Amino acid sequence: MLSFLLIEDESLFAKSVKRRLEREGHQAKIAENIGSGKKLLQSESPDILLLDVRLPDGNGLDLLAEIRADEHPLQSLPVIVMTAYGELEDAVSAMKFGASDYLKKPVDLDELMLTIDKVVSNHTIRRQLQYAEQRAQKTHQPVNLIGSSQQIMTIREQAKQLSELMDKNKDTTPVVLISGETGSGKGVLARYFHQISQRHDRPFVHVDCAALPEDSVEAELFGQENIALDDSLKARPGLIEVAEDGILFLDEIAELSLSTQTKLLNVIERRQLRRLGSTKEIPVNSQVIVSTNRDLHQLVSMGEFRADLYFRLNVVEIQLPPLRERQQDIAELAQFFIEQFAKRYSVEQPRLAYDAMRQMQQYDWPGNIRELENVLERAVMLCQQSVIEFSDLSLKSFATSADGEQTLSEIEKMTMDEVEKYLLENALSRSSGNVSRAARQLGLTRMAMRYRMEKYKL
Ligand SMILES: Nc1ncnc2c1ncn2[C@@H]1O[C@H](COP(=O)(O)OP(=O)(O)OP(=O)(O)O)[C@@H](O)[C@H]1O
Repeated sequence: MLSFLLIEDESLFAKSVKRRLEREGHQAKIAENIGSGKKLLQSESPDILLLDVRLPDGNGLDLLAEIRADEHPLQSLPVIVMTAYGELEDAVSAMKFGASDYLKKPVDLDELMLTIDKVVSNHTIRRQLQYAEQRAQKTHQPVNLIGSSQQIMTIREQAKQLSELMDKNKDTTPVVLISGETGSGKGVLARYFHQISQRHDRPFVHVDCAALPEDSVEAELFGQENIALDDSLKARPGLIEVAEDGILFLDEIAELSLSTQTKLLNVIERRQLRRLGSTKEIPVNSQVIVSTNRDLHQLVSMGEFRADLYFRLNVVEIQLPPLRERQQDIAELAQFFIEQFAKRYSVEQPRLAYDAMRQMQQYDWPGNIRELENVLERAVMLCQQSVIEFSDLSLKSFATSADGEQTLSEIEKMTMDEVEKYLLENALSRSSGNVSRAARQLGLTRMAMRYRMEKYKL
């Protein structure tokens, strides 16, 4: 759910936008002029501003310019400007002043929803990037790669060896491929590399390839030059460039289209990139780490992943084993999460009952460490008398869970719709609400996933 502020004086139109947004599950407030809009901006802190240009007490573009000014607290607020029909100049000015997008009036509400989707995903990427940059600067926040199973000790050793090699041969080191099931800790391992490498004071840029907006993947990755004559599309660096000589972590690499894979291979091989619309070569000095939870070899045979890129990535592969194959780590991880959540929610640190621990060891953890983390967060909040019992854990997998037979028989009594809803909820909970990730787990496209989520009002 997002909160919107609509600054618009045509009250019928404003109300119809508000109704549509609310029907989509969002909240919306209306201001009829700039003065009251400014007050609501302050008191409501909306996620997105929908801004008309011609308003009774002034021009919406002046407000936009004010918001985008340096040090304005709402400087990065996504703003969609609605310009009057035929006023091309307004549209151009809106983009110049830093609007996230613009729509011409009369506004088609379906188009408005599509524009909002686009703006939200672009904004999320920028925020991810800012977050990655901030995180990169906070060198004092260590990554905890918990686990003392033989598998994790070997992986730590391999990471150390590789990292030393990378530090010595900055221009020639191959890409590191981290493979493993969803939630098994690929992102954590990538950050661990950053932490132990000499590049630790350079950026760590985490790019979730599945979350890149489909229509601007390449601009996001490779950047773009000023390609519009009217200056409406500003030049900007891509995420690869932002990683400079730090670490570029391309998460879920298999989600890139074949044509983007071709361009990426080119960048990796030549260690040079060209922004879209530019002929200038920019050197790429970052260490590239990629991850996948798919079988790349199989994807190559199905024609969904480029063989040449696969061979490039296949040189140094680290496979993270699923949690069920390193049961020795469960107790240590559980302790770590319980401590962390007890601190976060300011509750007395609970202990794990023997039976709960035993069932956790037997459980198959399809969502791996992320699922363990989610299960324990809930248990820490809801357990009684500082003891986490088995019943506090709500372990959901039915295929091989301890009471699998009973759960299966429950499923047999469900309708198709109920089973579908159950699977969607389960996948969303395992992926902590990340729709792209949940879609991948279920073998659905994001579009198909969204359609089903709407169908079941999830
Ligand atoms: N060894 C570990 N020690 C502590 N926490 C871990 C460890 N591995 C994973 N986690 C935690 O588990 C969660 C999932 O980890 P992460 O995002 O790295 O998994 P992933 O394999 O990259 O998942 P996905 O494929 O879905 O992107 C994170 O919250 C992370 O902090």
